[in-house]
Amino acid sequence: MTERQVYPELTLRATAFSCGRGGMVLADALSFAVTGGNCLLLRGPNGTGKSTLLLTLAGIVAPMSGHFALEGADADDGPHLHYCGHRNAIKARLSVLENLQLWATLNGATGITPSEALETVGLGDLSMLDAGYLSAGQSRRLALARLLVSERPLWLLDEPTAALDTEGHALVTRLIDGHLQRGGLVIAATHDDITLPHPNRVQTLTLVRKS
Ligand SMILES: Nc1ncnc2c1ncn2[C@@H]1O[C@H](COP(=O)(O)OP(=O)(O)OP(=O)(O)O)[C@@H](O)[C@H]1O
Repeated sequence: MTERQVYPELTLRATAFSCGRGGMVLADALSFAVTGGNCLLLRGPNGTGKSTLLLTLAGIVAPMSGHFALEGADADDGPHLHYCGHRNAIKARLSVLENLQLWATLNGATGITPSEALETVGLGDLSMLDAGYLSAGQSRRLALARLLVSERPLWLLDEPTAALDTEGHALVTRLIDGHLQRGGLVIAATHDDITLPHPNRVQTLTLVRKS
């Protein structure tokens, strides 16, 4: 199915950009550009800074030098990104549906409905369950459903396939591909193979261990 473009023309551009933790440079002098409809996969061994790079692009960690910007974005449109980290940010005492309703309220109910999002990620039958009872893979699916209830053009995904089964991997591929078809941008750190239907829309940035 071809989706319609819903986002304006955007480019995430990083120039001579370095990031790190605790005063230690992890990724140095990076320059890259990701335009709408395209995906950047971050690869590299454990501890090379993939999560740190995502946290920096999310505005949670300050860059060490250089700069990056989402060109074409209108500040009046509000936040432009979703950050989906290692932790699923789930409220255990709320139901699965209430978790998504909460996020739709906080981030804006601009996407599909929480019920539709749960169906999409395969959790439709569990919507009334306390989210604390979800399995690891089900929790990951709930975290991914958050991407769908609020439209934001830039998705920053840290190990989106973590804990997911084979069908879950296919789900991540579908979600990313659908987002790209709508003109969105995706930057994803992964140790898994994420094979998108349009390889020409995928760039890879491999981080290396500093000696
Ligand atoms: N707050 C911190 N202070 C100091 N060092 C930190 C801090 N947070 C992370 N680090 C270190 O930064 C390095 C990079 O961590 P990061 O999580 O970005 O790597 P990664 O490439 O995502 O790894 P993985 O593949 O294991 O997920 C690691 O050596 C880690 O110990």
